[in-house]
Amino acid sequence: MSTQPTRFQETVIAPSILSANFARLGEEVDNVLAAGADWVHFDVMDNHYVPNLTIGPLVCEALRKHGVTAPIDVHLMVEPVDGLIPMFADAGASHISFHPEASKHVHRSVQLIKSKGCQAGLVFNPASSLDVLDTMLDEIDYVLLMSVNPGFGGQSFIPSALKQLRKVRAMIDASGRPIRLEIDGGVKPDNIGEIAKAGADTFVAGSAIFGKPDYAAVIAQMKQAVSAGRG
Ligand SMILES: O=C(CO)[C@@H](O)[C@H](O)COP(=O)(O)O
Ligand SMILES: [Co+2]
Repeated sequence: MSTQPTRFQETVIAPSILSANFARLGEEVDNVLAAGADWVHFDVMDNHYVPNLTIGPLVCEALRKHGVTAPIDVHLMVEPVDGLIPMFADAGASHISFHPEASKHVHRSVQLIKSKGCQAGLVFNPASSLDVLDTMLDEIDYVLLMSVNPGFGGQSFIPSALKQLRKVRAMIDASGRPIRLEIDGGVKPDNIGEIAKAGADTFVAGSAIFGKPDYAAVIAQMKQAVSAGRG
């Protein structure tokens, strides 16, 4: 067994609700969680940091009021970020991540997330430098690596993300801290094994899950492929 002590054994599948049917969102989230999903991935786009516009804290709050108790993983694709952090924390987010280039003061934004009792993550686009992790890895709870350019669901996985995963995996293992490594974009049953092998333990998938009629079957297939990939 080559398992490192700080690595999470528990695989997390986090369906991105961007690909869900918004006309019946509560039911979609109930169904995907009943089908074996672990977290709800909640993509927030502002038509400024990314060229698309999605959902805000009201929708997060509505899911909590609907009875969703699973972790809600808020992925902020907005600029600036600080104003929305307390709003999402108060709306029931458990995890909040942001793109470092969208914050003037990255350390302050991370502290703000933690001060609101949420897990804090930093997100990196496929072509982004990981340099900020030199100083920030000790401060955060997870790293979210994008394997597509942010803004839309249903894009194809960018293979260079595997190299980024291996780099960040090595940094996390060297840190000795229990930091989750999440991957987002183009994750499918047929590539998730390779992605797990490169070091991810937390997997966002939108179109691969919500695009299929049987959520439980896809999620089971993904978890099986992760176990095989991890070896
Ligand atoms: O953050 C994003 C896109 O910006 C993602 O969370 C996507 O929504 C994932 O969708 P798929 O690539 O799995 O369809
Ligand atoms: Co996302």
